[in-house]
Amino acid sequence: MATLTLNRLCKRFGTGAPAVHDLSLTVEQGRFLALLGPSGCGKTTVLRMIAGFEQPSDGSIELAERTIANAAAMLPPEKRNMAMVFQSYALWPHMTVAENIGYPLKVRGVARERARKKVREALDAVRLEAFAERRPAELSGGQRQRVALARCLVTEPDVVLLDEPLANLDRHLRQEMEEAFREFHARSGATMIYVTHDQAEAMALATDVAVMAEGRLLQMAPPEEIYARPEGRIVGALVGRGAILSLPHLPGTDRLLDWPVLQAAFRQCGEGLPRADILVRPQDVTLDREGLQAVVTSALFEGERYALRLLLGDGQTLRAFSRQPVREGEAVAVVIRAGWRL
Ligand SMILES: Nc1ncnc2c1ncn2[C@@H]1O[C@H](COP(=O)(O)OP(=O)(O)OP(=O)(O)O)[C@@H](O)[C@H]1O
Repeated sequence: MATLTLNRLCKRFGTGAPAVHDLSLTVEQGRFLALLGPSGCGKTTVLRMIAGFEQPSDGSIELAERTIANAAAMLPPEKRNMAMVFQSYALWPHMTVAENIGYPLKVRGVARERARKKVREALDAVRLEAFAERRPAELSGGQRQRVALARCLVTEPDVVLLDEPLANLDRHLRQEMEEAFREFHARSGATMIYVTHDQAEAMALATDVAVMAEGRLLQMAPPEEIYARPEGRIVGALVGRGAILSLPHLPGTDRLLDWPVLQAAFRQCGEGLPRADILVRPQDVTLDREGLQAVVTSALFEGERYALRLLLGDGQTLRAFSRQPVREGEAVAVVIRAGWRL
């Protein structure tokens, strides 16, 4: 089993804060890991160290229980049996689709008939059989990305590294390509590591999500788990899709807070108690006369519902959904059915 392990990995480029700091994680063979985090948090640097384009300043990278990189030595990229897919596709413009896909096999000296068969299989896997003789300039962005994926597939890599591969595509194409990535993952059985700053993309694709900020790993868990139990304000803000309230921390309470507990916390707001960050998702906020007073600051009609932004009496904001029409500036009352202490 080609388990990939990052062991207390660090990367310093110069005198500033390290780009990656003391990062440890394990990816089992065949998993699909999304590295999620804001711009500049070190995601690409982690990917480039795994690929072999950067050397760790400290710590080590192990693949199948063999150290492939540490501060003293590293295996060159071409010896790692990994493949990297870039945002820019990196296709050869003068080669046809089939030639692009077959190129890594040519470099490796694979016999022509065998290479041809593998190229055909890869074309089939990404549904581009009809485009084999075209050149990259004659393809759409999504098709080019599929060529880049197929070129990966022919080399049967243990690990596929993807650096924001959908960043240049429009929303419609992104969805289509998410399908293609899932299929590609299922077919190839390769371990995939996918860098993105888009939480919806990370959740939709990955079997595990690792959230990074300022060079550190904050939390790693399957999408459902990280959505249900985010750890801390940064992860909550990145994966939460909700509002974060600051409320008095009532001792002894669970992390999942219901309305009576939240109501009690609101009542004690003025008492100078230590505060906690509480993630509140819009689907847990309902308009209810018994609730807190709020003013609608924006109401966006989304077709099946209105997405509301609300201003509470103490100046904090909440998000909510409503099936009933609600106008900007309207006074409402809301009950928060559930909150999660970050
Ligand atoms: N070759 C380099 N030399 C110096 N600093 C670098 C180098 N590469 C990256 N950095 C710095 O390391 C930090 C992390 O960069 P990195 O590209 O890994 O972030 P990222 O999370 O991938 O960001 P983005 O989503 O914007 O691509 C940044 O502060 C960046 O400026």
